[in-house]
Amino acid sequence: MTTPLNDFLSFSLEHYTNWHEISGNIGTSIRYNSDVPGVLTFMPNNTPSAHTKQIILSCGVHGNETAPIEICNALIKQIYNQEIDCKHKVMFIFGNLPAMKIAKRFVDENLNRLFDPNAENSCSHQQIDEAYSIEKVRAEELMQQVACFFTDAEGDRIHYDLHTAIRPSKNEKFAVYPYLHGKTYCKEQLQFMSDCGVNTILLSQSPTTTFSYFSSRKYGAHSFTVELGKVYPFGKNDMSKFTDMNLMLKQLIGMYEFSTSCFEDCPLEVFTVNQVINKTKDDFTLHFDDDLANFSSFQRGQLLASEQGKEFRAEYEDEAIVFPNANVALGQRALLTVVPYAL
Ligand SMILES: O=C(O)CCC(=O)N[C@@H](CCC(=O)O)C(=O)O
Ligand SMILES: [Zn+2]
Repeated sequence: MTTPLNDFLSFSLEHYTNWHEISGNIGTSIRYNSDVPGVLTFMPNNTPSAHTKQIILSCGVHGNETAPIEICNALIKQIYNQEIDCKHKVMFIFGNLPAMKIAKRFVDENLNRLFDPNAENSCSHQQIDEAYSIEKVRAEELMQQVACFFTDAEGDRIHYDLHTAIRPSKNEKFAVYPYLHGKTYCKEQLQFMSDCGVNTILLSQSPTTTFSYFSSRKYGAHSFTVELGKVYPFGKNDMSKFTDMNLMLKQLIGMYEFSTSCFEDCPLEVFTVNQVINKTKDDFTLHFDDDLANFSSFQRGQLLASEQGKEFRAEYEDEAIVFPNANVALGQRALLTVVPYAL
C-alpha cells in the first residue's frame, strides 16, 4: 500500500467505507492522525500559545468542486515530505467523499446546508443515525471533528472552507464572510484573502447553515467560504491560477508570523448581501441566462426571479446576482443579491 499521506485524496476515496485509524510522526516534531475518512490533523509538538493557530482547511464539501481538493491534497503531501514545516495545529477536511466519487455536488442533499451551530456540543463519538442521508451523517461527523479540534484556549482559530462556483464570475475569486452578529470584521483576514488573490468579499447579513458560519458562530473562528473560480473535473483545473493562494497557505501553516499587504494597498471590492431569495415553489424561475456570470448587475426594478404568487426584483441600481440556482430543494437559497459596501 502506498503511504496514504503522499496522496491522501486517493487513499480517502478508496477506503472511506472501511476506514481504520491512521497515525504517525513526521520527524520528531509533528504528529498526524486521522480517525474518520478524509479528515487529517497535524499536531506540532510545541506548546499551544498565542502564537500557535488552530487552522482548518476544508474542501470538497461539494464533491465536484475539485480545485480546492487538489490544492489541499498537495499541501498534505508537502507537509508529509517536510517541504512545509507545520508550525500550527492544522486539520484538512475532504468533505463529501461519496459525491467526489460520482463527480456530483452531493449524493442525497447539499452538505453545506446542514451545519447547525446551535446543536449540542459533540466532541465525543456519538452514535450517528444511519437512517439519515449520507450528508446528514457526514455533517454530524464533521461537526464532531471540529469540536474535537478547536480545543486550545489560546491562539487564533481559522477556518477556510474552499469551494469553486457553478457559474463563471466577473470577479473570479471571492469569499463569503459569514454573519458576525455585530462583531468587527478582521482587517488582517481581509489582507490575507487579498494576498491570496481573493479580492472580492461578500458580507453575509444573516445566520446560515453553512460550514463557515458554523465554525465562526460556534467557535469564534475567523471563517470564510472561499470561491476559487469555476468548477472543473479532477485534473482539468489550471493550477497556475492558485499560485498566490498556495503561497499564502504555505506561509500560514509553516510560519509563526508573516507579513501581508497593508489594508490600504489591497484592491478589495466589498459587497453586502441585500436579498437572500429562497425557492419555495416548484415553478421558481430565474429571469436571466443560465450562463450569466456571478456579479452581473441589474437596474432597480428589473425582474430577477419569480415563483407562483411572487416576483423578486432588483431593489437598488447595480444590484448584482451571486450563486443563482433554480435547481435547489424547496426552502433553500436560490439566489443572493449584493450591493457595493464601503468598509
Ligand atoms: O456556484 C454556486 O452556485 C455555488 C457555489 C457554492 O457552493 N457556494 C457555497 C457558498 C456558501 C456560503 O454562502 O457561505 C454554497 O452555496 O454552499
Ligand atoms: Zn461549493
